[in-house]
Amino acid sequence: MPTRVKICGLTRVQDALAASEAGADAIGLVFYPASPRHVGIEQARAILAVLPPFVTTVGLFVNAPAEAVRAALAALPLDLLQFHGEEPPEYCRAFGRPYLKVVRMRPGVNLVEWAARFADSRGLLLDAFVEGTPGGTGCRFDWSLIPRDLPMPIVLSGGLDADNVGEAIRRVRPWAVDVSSGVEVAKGIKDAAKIAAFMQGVRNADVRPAG
Ligand SMILES: O=C(O)c1ccccc1N[C@@H]1O[C@H](COP(=O)(O)O)[C@@H](O)[C@H]1O
Repeated sequence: MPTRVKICGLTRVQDALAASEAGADAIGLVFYPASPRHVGIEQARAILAVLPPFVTTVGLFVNAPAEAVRAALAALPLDLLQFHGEEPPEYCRAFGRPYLKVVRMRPGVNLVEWAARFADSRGLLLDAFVEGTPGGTGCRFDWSLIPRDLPMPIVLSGGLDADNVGEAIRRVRPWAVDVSSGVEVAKGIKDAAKIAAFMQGVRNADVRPAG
């Protein structure tokens, strides 16, 4: 199976075009007001409007009031929700949409328990735990914390870039990889060449998997 790719934290129409032209499977929009990559509804609408068919659109929220999630869903064609905070399962499933639950990885995290607790999620997105910052940090975590036999798709995230994504795929064998900082020239400003290099790194790993 080819490794799916999500490019997250887009704030500009041209970056959505660069991601889709490079072959990204999904793009993510950050609806977390404290993020430098935060987008409002109108900005999000403009970005989503240029996407071709079959690119999954993901809305990222961090401990958001339910009303804010509902407002985004009512206004925008979002395919999938990404909950990047401490949202409990009942909250995540209350919107009646497919969702990914984020686990911020550090020693002691039990992913088997997370998978059981969020059994109706479409997968677990694994990001690095950084005190005081919920995500988009550009930090990696120790991939050996991920067990091999989890019962749901894993989206690997946290400090990925064109140079390390091949090793990440060969070691973890995730369903998908997710990148934000690693394809940027500044926070929220993506770079078409970095996106293309990241996609190439994924494709190279897919054709030369570890033995
Ligand atoms: O991008 C942000 O600013 C952000 C804010 C709050 C929660 C998550 C955020 N980003 C997501 O974090 C992961 C890892 O990002 P990175 O590649 O390490 O920069 C990814 O899903 C981002 O979209």
